[in-house]
Amino acid sequence: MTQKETFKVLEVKNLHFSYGKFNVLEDINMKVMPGSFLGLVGPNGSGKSTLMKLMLGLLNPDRGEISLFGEPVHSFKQWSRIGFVSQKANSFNSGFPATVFEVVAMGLYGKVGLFRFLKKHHKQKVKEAIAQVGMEQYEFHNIGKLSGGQQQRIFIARALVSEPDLLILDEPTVGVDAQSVKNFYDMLKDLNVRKGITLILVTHDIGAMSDYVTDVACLNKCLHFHGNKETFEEKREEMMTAMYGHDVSVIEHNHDHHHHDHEHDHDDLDGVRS
Ligand SMILES: Nc1ncnc2c1ncn2[C@@H]1O[C@H](COP(=O)(O)OP(=O)(O)OP(=O)(O)O)[C@@H](O)[C@H]1O
Repeated sequence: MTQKETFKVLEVKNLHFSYGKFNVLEDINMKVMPGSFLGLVGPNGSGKSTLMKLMLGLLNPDRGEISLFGEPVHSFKQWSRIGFVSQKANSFNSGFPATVFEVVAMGLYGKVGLFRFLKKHHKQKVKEAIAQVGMEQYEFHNIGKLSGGQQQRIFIARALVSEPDLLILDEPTVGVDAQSVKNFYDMLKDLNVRKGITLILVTHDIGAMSDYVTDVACLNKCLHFHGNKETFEEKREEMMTAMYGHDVSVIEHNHDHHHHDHEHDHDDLDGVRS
């Protein structure tokens, strides 16, 4: 590990991005330090997913630089250090024929190939990852029979099995009920504090996440705010007005997700970059 790597997990400098002529991100500057828990918030269409794709090297910036663990993203190769859970993760339908254990083991494919050839210590890693998200008793349950919140935990476990240093979560609580959301955030906080995993949580649900994060970035094409949670709390009203307009109650966004609930596509099996 180099000096640089211990310094910043992610750095974004003067980043600009557009889809054709449509400007989506303007002059974004961001730093994510090891052990931090960043909430990246912004309204629908503010560019959150686009920024995430840029961070993961899935899109190329028009201008600017992105580095992961001190390495420019275009030459970065240690993808097992990064776990990614997308918003479509909780979309297995009830007939999907895989157990919790099998789904989590998929997180090791990049390392070991087919899970039926998993060695004992790999099986142990799968079990540990399942335990980390508090789902031990569901190991041999069918994934499709679990609730949205439980499925989402399993996807986190799948991302954790390769022991990432950075975990990026895109709207992980879409379609999850309020109590489960709280439990879910408690679990994330625990991973952050006890395991030292750096977290980036992308959400438009600013209300629930702000109790848990250490840092906040508010995005709406440009970054309206990027700093620690305490400073964010002081400027909260101002930020909300700048990003969402005067009449919008932030709480309302919590319950605005139902249109996502019925997606049943399974393409997210490829969602973790290996
Ligand atoms: N492939 C694409 N081609 C053209 N425009 C796109 C494409 N993907 C997204 N956009 C547009 O770019 C803008 C930013 O989209 P993006 O998905 O990054 O926002 P977001 O903050 O993640 O939104 P949401 O919270 O709704 O997921 C939106 O106006 C969107 O319509």
